[in-house]
Amino acid sequence: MLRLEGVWAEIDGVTVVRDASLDVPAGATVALIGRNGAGKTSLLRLIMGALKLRSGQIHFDGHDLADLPLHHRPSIGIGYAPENRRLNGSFTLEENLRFPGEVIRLSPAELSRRLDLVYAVLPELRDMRERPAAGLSGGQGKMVALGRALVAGTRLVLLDEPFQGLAPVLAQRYGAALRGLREFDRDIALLITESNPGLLRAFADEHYLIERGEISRSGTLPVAID
Ligand SMILES: Nc1ncnc2c1ncn2[C@@H]1O[C@H](COP(=O)(O)OP(=O)(O)OP(=O)(O)O)[C@@H](O)[C@H]1O
Repeated sequence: MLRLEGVWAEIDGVTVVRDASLDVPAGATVALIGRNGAGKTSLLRLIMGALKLRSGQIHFDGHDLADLPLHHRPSIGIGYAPENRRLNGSFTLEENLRFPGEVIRLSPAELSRRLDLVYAVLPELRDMRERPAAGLSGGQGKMVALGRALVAGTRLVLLDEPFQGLAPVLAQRYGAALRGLREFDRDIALLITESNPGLLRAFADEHYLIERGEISRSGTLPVAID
């Protein structure tokens, strides 16, 4: 469904992704593990179209992503929760969730169906839906960022170090929500980056390692990368 082939990218003349190839099949949970600075965020930004492809190919469901502007990703079913989630503090929690759906002009019925999925996976968000986003804690904000990615990402959701900075109990809850997603939708694929492989051990189907922008496939998750 998502396939990267021989992808290269640079930032300010420095190569940050080298000859990277990776496959994310429909419905799979794929982990991309690498230490800080390895190139995880750069790879996700390439998929999103926020970082320019120098060479190689990125295909998604028959679309050549190199030709598709950044703002078209949500309309083809790709959702993204960046590492530094940016919620609009003057909107309520639910308005933040609705935002990507409104941008791609979903019908009210479709948007409501997608919000139902988000609230089924993350019921704690329903209870807080009228709260201003500015008052949410960092951990709650991460949950909202996941929910927002699910509103757009009907086919593929990209999560950049989602566990980073979460207290252990919230990290467990976040992991449980990701596993719970499978009860409601088996077709959404997840590509999750992490520096701590232990956090994804319980539920990733496939694992890749990234080091200095180079990706290798790993049969099993390493115990640790440092
Ligand atoms: N805006 C930028 N300008 C210059 N170099 C950058 C920039 N952003 C990232 N880099 C460099 O690109 C490389 C890959 O960074 P990237 O953020 O993709 O790594 P990462 O694995 O996501 O790590 P982290 O978890 O620290 O974000 C690093 O060497 C980093 O220093």
